[in-house]
Amino acid sequence: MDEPVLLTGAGGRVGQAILRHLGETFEWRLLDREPLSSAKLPAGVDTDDVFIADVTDDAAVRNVVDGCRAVIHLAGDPRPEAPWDSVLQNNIDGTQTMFEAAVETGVEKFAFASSNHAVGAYETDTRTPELYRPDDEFRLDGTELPRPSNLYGVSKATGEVLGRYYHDHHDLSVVNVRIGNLTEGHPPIDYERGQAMWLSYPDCAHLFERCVLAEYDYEIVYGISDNDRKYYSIDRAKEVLGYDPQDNSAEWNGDEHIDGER
Ligand SMILES: NC(=O)C1=CN([C@@H]2O[C@H](COP(=O)(O)OP(=O)(O)OC[C@H]3O[C@@H](n4cnc5c(N)ncnc54)[C@H](O)[C@@H]3O)[C@@H](O)[C@H]2O)C=CC1
Ligand SMILES: O=C1O[C@H](COP(=O)(O)O)[C@@H](O)[C@H](O)[C@H]1O
Repeated sequence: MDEPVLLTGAGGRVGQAILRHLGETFEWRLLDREPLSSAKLPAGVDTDDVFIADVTDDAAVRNVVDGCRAVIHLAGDPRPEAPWDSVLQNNIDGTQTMFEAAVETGVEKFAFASSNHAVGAYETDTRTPELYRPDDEFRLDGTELPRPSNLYGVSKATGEVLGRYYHDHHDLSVVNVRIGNLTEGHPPIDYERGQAMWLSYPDCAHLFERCVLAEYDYEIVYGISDNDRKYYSIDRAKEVLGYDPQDNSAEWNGDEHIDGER
Protein backbone atom coordinates (compact mmCIF):
# COMPACT_ATOMS: atom_id res chain seq x y z
CA MET A 1 0.00 0.00 0.00
CA ASP A 2 1.27 3.53 -0.84
CA GLU A 3 2.42 5.80 1.94
CA PRO A 4 -0.10 8.47 2.97
CA VAL A 5 -0.59 11.95 1.56
CA LEU A 6 -0.73 14.72 4.16
CA LEU A 7 -3.36 17.41 3.65
CA THR A 8 -3.00 20.50 5.87
CA GLY A 9 -5.92 22.85 6.32
CA ALA A 10 -8.13 19.84 5.64
CA GLY A 11 -11.22 21.36 7.25
CA GLY A 12 -11.27 24.44 5.01
CA ARG A 13 -12.87 25.10 1.63
CA VAL A 14 -10.01 23.88 -0.56
CA GLY A 15 -9.37 20.91 1.71
CA GLN A 16 -12.99 19.87 1.59
CA ALA A 17 -13.15 20.27 -2.21
CA ILE A 18 -10.21 17.87 -2.43
CA LEU A 19 -11.54 15.34 0.07
CA ARG A 20 -15.03 15.35 -1.38
CA HIS A 21 -13.74 14.21 -4.76
CA LEU A 22 -10.57 12.31 -3.80
CA GLY A 23 -11.54 10.85 -0.46
CA GLU A 24 -10.87 7.30 -1.58
CA THR A 25 -8.02 8.01 -4.02
CA PHE A 26 -5.21 8.16 -1.46
CA GLU A 27 -4.39 7.07 2.05
CA TRP A 28 -4.77 10.36 3.92
CA ARG A 29 -3.34 12.08 6.93
CA LEU A 30 -5.30 15.22 7.74
CA LEU A 31 -4.04 18.17 9.74
CA ASP A 32 -5.91 21.25 10.90
CA ARG A 33 -5.73 23.38 14.00
CA GLU A 34 -9.51 23.09 14.34
CA PRO A 35 -11.21 19.76 15.05
CA LEU A 36 -12.80 18.16 11.99
CA SER A 37 -16.41 17.05 12.38
CA SER A 38 -17.25 13.56 11.12
CA ALA A 39 -19.07 15.16 8.16
CA LYS A 40 -15.70 16.51 6.99
CA LEU A 41 -13.99 13.11 7.01
CA PRO A 42 -14.10 10.88 3.95
CA ALA A 43 -14.98 7.21 4.37
CA GLY A 44 -11.89 5.24 5.29
CA VAL A 45 -10.27 8.05 7.25
CA ASP A 46 -10.50 7.35 10.94
CA THR A 47 -9.59 9.52 13.88
CA ASP A 48 -6.06 8.07 14.02
CA ASP A 49 -5.40 9.77 10.66
CA VAL A 50 -6.53 13.19 11.90
CA PHE A 51 -4.12 15.51 13.70
CA ILE A 52 -5.19 18.69 15.44
CA ALA A 53 -2.09 20.85 15.39
CA ASP A 54 -0.79 24.24 14.37
CA VAL A 55 1.55 24.26 11.37
CA THR A 56 3.99 26.46 13.30
CA ASP A 57 4.51 23.70 15.90
CA ASP A 58 7.74 22.03 14.70
CA ALA A 59 7.51 18.88 16.82
CA ALA A 60 3.84 18.24 16.09
CA VAL A 61 4.34 18.85 12.37
CA ARG A 62 7.36 16.55 12.17
CA ASN A 63 5.41 13.78 13.82
CA VAL A 64 2.53 14.15 11.35
CA VAL A 65 4.70 14.44 8.24
CA ASP A 66 6.92 11.46 9.09
CA GLY A 67 6.12 8.55 6.76
CA CYS A 68 4.16 10.58 4.18
CA ARG A 69 5.12 10.49 0.50
CA ALA A 70 3.55 13.85 -0.39
CA VAL A 71 2.24 17.00 1.27
CA ILE A 72 -0.58 19.22 0.05
CA HIS A 73 -0.09 22.33 2.15
CA LEU A 74 -3.20 24.50 2.38
CA ALA A 75 -3.27 25.63 6.02
CA GLY A 76 -2.92 29.33 6.53
CA ASP A 77 -4.76 32.61 6.72
CA PRO A 78 -6.62 32.92 3.37
CA ARG A 79 -7.87 36.50 3.80
CA PRO A 80 -6.62 38.99 1.21
CA GLU A 81 -6.93 41.65 3.92
CA ALA A 82 -5.10 39.58 6.57
CA PRO A 83 -2.70 41.60 8.74
CA TRP A 84 1.05 41.11 8.65
CA ASP A 85 1.25 39.41 12.08
CA SER A 86 -1.13 36.71 10.93
CA VAL A 87 0.42 36.02 7.52
CA LEU A 88 3.91 36.11 9.02
CA GLN A 89 2.98 33.45 11.55
CA ASN A 90 0.45 31.25 9.78
CA ASN A 91 1.54 31.55 6.17
CA ILE A 92 5.28 32.21 6.18
CA ASP A 93 6.49 30.57 9.41
CA GLY A 94 3.92 27.78 9.04
CA THR A 95 5.01 27.05 5.46
CA GLN A 96 8.72 27.03 6.37
CA THR A 97 7.94 24.61 9.21
CA MET A 98 6.12 22.31 6.77
CA PHE A 99 8.96 22.39 4.22
CA GLU A 100 11.60 21.72 6.89
CA ALA A 101 9.69 18.73 8.25
CA ALA A 102 9.12 17.45 4.71
CA VAL A 103 12.83 17.38 3.83
CA GLU A 104 13.84 16.01 7.24
CA THR A 105 11.48 13.06 6.87
CA GLY A 106 12.06 12.25 3.18
CA VAL A 107 8.81 13.48 1.61
CA GLU A 108 9.05 13.34 -2.22
CA LYS A 109 6.49 15.91 -3.37
CA PHE A 110 5.14 19.12 -1.92
CA ALA A 111 2.18 21.04 -3.38
CA PHE A 112 1.79 24.55 -2.00
CA ALA A 113 -1.45 26.56 -2.14
CA SER A 114 -0.29 29.86 -3.56
CA SER A 115 -2.71 32.48 -4.78
CA ASN A 116 -3.81 34.86 -7.50
CA HIS A 117 -2.95 37.54 -4.94
CA ALA A 118 0.78 36.79 -5.43
CA VAL A 119 0.39 38.45 -8.84
CA GLY A 120 -2.66 40.70 -8.34
CA ALA A 121 -0.80 43.92 -9.12
CA TYR A 122 -0.54 42.90 -12.80
CA GLU A 123 -4.22 43.87 -12.92
CA THR A 124 -3.44 47.52 -13.52
CA ASP A 125 -6.02 50.23 -14.20
CA THR A 126 -5.09 50.24 -17.88
CA ARG A 127 -5.60 46.47 -18.22
CA THR A 128 -8.86 46.19 -16.32
CA PRO A 129 -11.68 45.38 -16.81
CA GLU A 130 -10.74 44.28 -20.39
CA LEU A 131 -8.38 41.71 -18.86
CA TYR A 132 -11.34 39.79 -17.48
CA ARG A 133 -13.03 39.38 -20.86
CA PRO A 134 -12.80 36.46 -23.31
CA ASP A 135 -11.32 38.40 -26.24
CA ASP A 136 -8.44 39.89 -24.22
CA GLU A 137 -5.15 38.14 -24.99
CA PHE A 138 -3.06 39.13 -21.96
CA ARG A 139 -1.81 36.04 -20.10
CA LEU A 140 0.28 35.36 -17.01
CA ASP A 141 1.96 31.98 -17.30
CA GLY A 142 3.93 31.47 -14.08
CA THR A 143 7.29 32.66 -15.45
CA GLU A 144 6.61 36.26 -14.39
CA LEU A 145 7.91 37.75 -11.13
CA PRO A 146 5.42 38.09 -8.27
CA ARG A 147 3.53 41.41 -8.02
CA PRO A 148 1.44 40.94 -4.86
CA SER A 149 -1.90 42.68 -4.32
CA ASN A 150 -1.48 42.86 -0.55
CA LEU A 151 0.54 41.45 2.39
CA TYR A 152 -1.33 38.17 2.07
CA GLY A 153 -0.02 38.01 -1.52
CA VAL A 154 3.48 38.76 -0.20
CA SER A 155 3.17 35.74 2.10
CA LYS A 156 2.16 33.54 -0.85
CA ALA A 157 5.06 34.77 -2.99
CA THR A 158 7.33 34.03 -0.02
CA GLY A 159 5.97 30.49 0.18
CA GLU A 160 6.87 30.03 -3.49
CA VAL A 161 10.43 31.21 -2.80
CA LEU A 162 10.71 28.90 0.21
CA GLY A 163 9.76 26.09 -2.16
CA ARG A 164 12.49 27.16 -4.58
CA TYR A 165 15.03 26.97 -1.73
CA TYR A 166 13.89 23.55 -0.51
CA HIS A 167 13.87 22.22 -4.06
CA ASP A 168 17.33 23.53 -4.93
CA HIS A 169 19.01 22.54 -1.68
CA HIS A 170 17.10 19.40 -0.73
CA ASP A 171 15.84 18.04 -4.05
CA LEU A 172 12.20 18.12 -2.96
CA SER A 173 9.73 18.22 -5.89
CA VAL A 174 7.68 21.38 -5.40
CA VAL A 175 4.62 22.67 -7.22
CA ASN A 176 3.07 26.02 -6.38
CA VAL A 177 -0.56 26.29 -7.41
CA ARG A 178 -1.66 29.91 -7.76
CA ILE A 179 -5.29 29.19 -7.00
CA GLY A 180 -7.85 31.56 -8.52
CA ASN A 181 -11.33 31.79 -7.02
CA LEU A 182 -12.62 28.49 -5.66
CA THR A 183 -16.40 28.69 -5.60
CA GLU A 184 -18.70 25.77 -5.05
CA GLY A 185 -21.40 24.78 -7.52
CA HIS A 186 -21.23 27.65 -10.00
CA PRO A 187 -18.91 30.56 -10.83
CA PRO A 188 -19.12 33.80 -8.84
CA ILE A 189 -22.12 35.84 -9.94
CA ASP A 190 -21.76 39.49 -11.10
CA TYR A 191 -17.99 39.31 -10.59
CA GLU A 192 -16.05 39.29 -13.87
CA ARG A 193 -12.69 38.87 -12.19
CA GLY A 194 -13.95 35.90 -10.21
CA GLN A 195 -15.44 34.33 -13.35
CA ALA A 196 -12.08 34.70 -15.13
CA MET A 197 -10.26 32.89 -12.32
CA TRP A 198 -13.01 30.47 -11.28
CA LEU A 199 -11.82 27.08 -10.05
CA SER A 200 -14.63 24.58 -9.67
CA TYR A 201 -14.53 22.05 -6.85
CA PRO A 202 -14.04 19.03 -9.19
CA ASP A 203 -11.27 20.77 -11.15
CA CYS A 204 -9.58 21.76 -7.87
CA ALA A 205 -9.56 18.16 -6.65
CA HIS A 206 -8.31 16.86 -10.00
CA LEU A 207 -5.51 19.45 -10.11
CA PHE A 208 -4.22 18.50 -6.65
CA GLU A 209 -4.52 14.81 -7.54
CA ARG A 210 -2.18 15.50 -10.47
CA CYS A 211 0.19 17.34 -8.08
CA VAL A 212 0.52 14.08 -6.13
CA LEU A 213 0.81 11.78 -9.14
CA ALA A 214 2.84 13.72 -11.74
CA GLU A 215 6.64 14.00 -11.92
CA TYR A 216 8.16 17.49 -11.73
CA ASP A 217 11.05 19.47 -10.28
CA TYR A 218 9.98 23.02 -9.35
CA GLU A 219 6.84 24.48 -10.90
CA ILE A 220 4.50 27.45 -10.65
CA VAL A 221 1.11 26.81 -12.23
CA TYR A 222 -2.26 28.53 -12.22
CA GLY A 223 -5.21 26.81 -10.64
CA ILE A 224 -8.30 27.84 -12.58
CA SER A 225 -10.92 26.00 -14.60
CA ASP A 226 -10.82 26.18 -18.42
CA ASN A 227 -12.73 29.46 -18.49
CA ASP A 228 -13.24 31.34 -21.78
CA ARG A 229 -12.47 34.44 -19.79
CA LYS A 230 -8.94 33.98 -18.53
CA TYR A 231 -5.76 35.92 -18.00
CA TYR A 232 -3.89 33.01 -16.45
CA SER A 233 -2.49 30.38 -18.78
CA ILE A 234 -3.19 26.80 -17.75
CA ASP A 235 -0.82 25.40 -20.40
CA ARG A 236 1.95 24.62 -17.91
CA ALA A 237 -0.45 22.77 -15.59
CA LYS A 238 -1.67 20.74 -18.56
CA GLU A 239 1.82 20.02 -19.88
CA VAL A 240 3.65 19.18 -16.67
CA LEU A 241 0.91 17.84 -14.46
CA GLY A 242 -1.54 16.42 -16.98
CA TYR A 243 -4.26 18.78 -15.72
CA ASP A 244 -7.45 18.29 -17.74
CA PRO A 245 -10.09 20.69 -16.39
CA GLN A 246 -13.73 20.00 -17.19
CA ASP A 247 -15.40 23.27 -16.16
CA ASN A 248 -15.72 26.70 -17.79
CA SER A 249 -17.42 29.73 -16.26
CA ALA A 250 -18.77 30.63 -19.74
CA GLU A 251 -21.11 27.63 -19.49
CA TRP A 252 -23.02 29.30 -16.67
CA ASN A 253 -25.68 31.94 -16.63
CA GLY A 254 -25.68 32.97 -12.98
CA ASP A 255 -26.32 29.77 -11.05
CA GLU A 256 -27.85 27.96 -14.07
CA HIS A 257 -25.73 25.74 -16.29
CA ILE A 258 -26.54 26.55 -19.93
CA ASP A 259 -27.18 22.87 -20.72
CA GLY A 260 -29.31 22.53 -17.62
CA GLU A 261 -27.24 19.44 -16.90
CA ARG A 262 -25.75 20.26 -13.50
N1 LIG B 1 -10.38 29.57 -1.42
C1 LIG B 1 -9.74 30.14 -2.44
O1 LIG B 1 -10.36 30.56 -3.44
C2 LIG B 1 -8.25 30.29 -2.42
C3 LIG B 1 -7.47 29.74 -1.41
N2 LIG B 1 -6.09 29.86 -1.47
C4 LIG B 1 -5.26 29.27 -0.42
O2 LIG B 1 -5.67 27.95 -0.18
C5 LIG B 1 -5.50 27.64 1.20
C6 LIG B 1 -6.83 27.16 1.79
O3 LIG B 1 -7.77 28.20 1.65
P1 LIG B 1 -9.29 28.00 2.08
O4 LIG B 1 -9.61 26.57 2.16
O5 LIG B 1 -10.09 28.88 1.23
O6 LIG B 1 -9.25 28.63 3.55
P2 LIG B 1 -10.08 28.16 4.82
O7 LIG B 1 -9.94 29.26 5.82
O8 LIG B 1 -11.43 27.70 4.43
O9 LIG B 1 -9.26 26.90 5.34
C7 LIG B 1 -8.00 27.04 5.93
C8 LIG B 1 -7.85 25.94 6.97
O10 LIG B 1 -6.54 26.02 7.52
C9 LIG B 1 -6.63 25.94 8.93
N3 LIG B 1 -5.51 26.72 9.47
C10 LIG B 1 -5.31 28.05 9.38
N4 LIG B 1 -4.18 28.39 9.98
C11 LIG B 1 -3.65 27.24 10.49
C12 LIG B 1 -2.49 26.96 11.25
N5 LIG B 1 -1.64 27.93 11.63
N6 LIG B 1 -2.25 25.68 11.59
C13 LIG B 1 -3.10 24.69 11.23
N7 LIG B 1 -4.24 24.91 10.53
C14 LIG B 1 -4.50 26.18 10.16
C15 LIG B 1 -7.98 26.52 9.29
O11 LIG B 1 -8.45 26.02 10.54
C16 LIG B 1 -8.85 26.09 8.12
O12 LIG B 1 -9.49 24.86 8.36
C17 LIG B 1 -4.98 28.90 1.88
O13 LIG B 1 -3.58 28.79 2.01
C18 LIG B 1 -5.35 30.00 0.91
O14 LIG B 1 -4.44 31.07 0.99
C19 LIG B 1 -5.47 30.51 -2.49
C20 LIG B 1 -6.19 31.10 -3.48
C21 LIG B 1 -7.63 31.03 -3.54
O1 LIG C 1 -6.29 33.84 -2.38
C1 LIG C 1 -7.50 33.98 -2.31
O2 LIG C 1 -8.17 34.35 -3.42
C2 LIG C 1 -9.59 34.18 -3.53
C3 LIG C 1 -10.07 35.02 -4.70
O3 LIG C 1 -9.72 36.36 -4.48
P1 LIG C 1 -10.81 37.52 -4.50
O4 LIG C 1 -10.01 38.77 -4.34
O5 LIG C 1 -11.49 37.42 -5.82
O6 LIG C 1 -11.78 37.24 -3.37
C4 LIG C 1 -10.23 34.59 -2.20
O7 LIG C 1 -11.64 34.45 -2.27
C5 LIG C 1 -9.65 33.69 -1.11
O8 LIG C 1 -10.22 33.99 0.15
C6 LIG C 1 -8.18 33.94 -1.02
O9 LIG C 1 -7.60 32.99 -0.13
